[in-house]
Amino acid sequence: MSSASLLPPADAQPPVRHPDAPAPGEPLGAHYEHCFGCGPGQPHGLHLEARAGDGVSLTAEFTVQPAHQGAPGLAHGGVLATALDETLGSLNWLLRTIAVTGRLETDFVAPVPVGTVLHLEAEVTAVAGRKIYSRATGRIGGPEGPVAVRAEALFIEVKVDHFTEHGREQEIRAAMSDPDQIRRSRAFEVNP
Ligand SMILES: CCCCCCCCCC(=O)SCCNC(=O)CCNC(=O)[C@H](O)C(C)(C)COP(=O)(O)OP(=O)(O)OC[C@H]1O[C@@H](n2cnc3c(N)ncnc32)[C@H](O)[C@@H]1OP(=O)(O)O
Repeated sequence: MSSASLLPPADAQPPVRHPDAPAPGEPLGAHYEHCFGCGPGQPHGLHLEARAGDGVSLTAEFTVQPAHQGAPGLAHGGVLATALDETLGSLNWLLRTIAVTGRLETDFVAPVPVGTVLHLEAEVTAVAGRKIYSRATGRIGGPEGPVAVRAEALFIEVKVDHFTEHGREQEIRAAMSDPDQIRRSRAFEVNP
């Protein structure tokens, strides 16, 4: 059961897919080279690969590597929460809203062995002012397999200053000087 702060208020609106959002089926790619969730430049990262779905939804896959263990041979719960957080965070690109995780509630339903592909799906359920409500599931044994993890989240819209004020200067400068305009924008999930 989710906590009260994850229940959209009565005046919440359905999410609106941005007209420039990637078409259903299109890969989202990494939003930042060094992101632990999706960046190709993180040797022990999750290398999560997401694809746009219909509406404000997406699917993603992540293969549990030996570096992601908690108990012997099993994925660490925090790593699974990261996979959910990354998948849910990627939804904001479909809204073209810059937002960060405020709250993430996770149910660990079944253990996830090393070598397993976690099939994730996520959707935004409602938006109320700066608050974005979303949920995700992760299945094993195939996209229709049993649910292993589940999450509900509240993302809060922020200004790009959130990153420039709080982030470390050297990484911010490097991300902002990326010659790829889309990647430069997506490092902070900013509308290009
Ligand atoms: C962007 C590129 C990334 C793309 C993909 C990445 C995927 C991964 C995503 C992440 O992991 S993001 C990193 C983890 N998250 C953070 O580091 C966020 C740290 N927290 C903050 O910076 C601030 O707490 C936050 C911006 C979330 C909120 O601070 P604010 O000062 O902007 O908002 P405020 O505290 O006024 O709250 C605004 C509303 O949200 C509500 N709220 C804020 N935090 C909440 C919370 N934790 N739980 C429930 N409600 C919350 C708050 O009650 C309030 O509700 P009302 O408008 O109804 O009064």
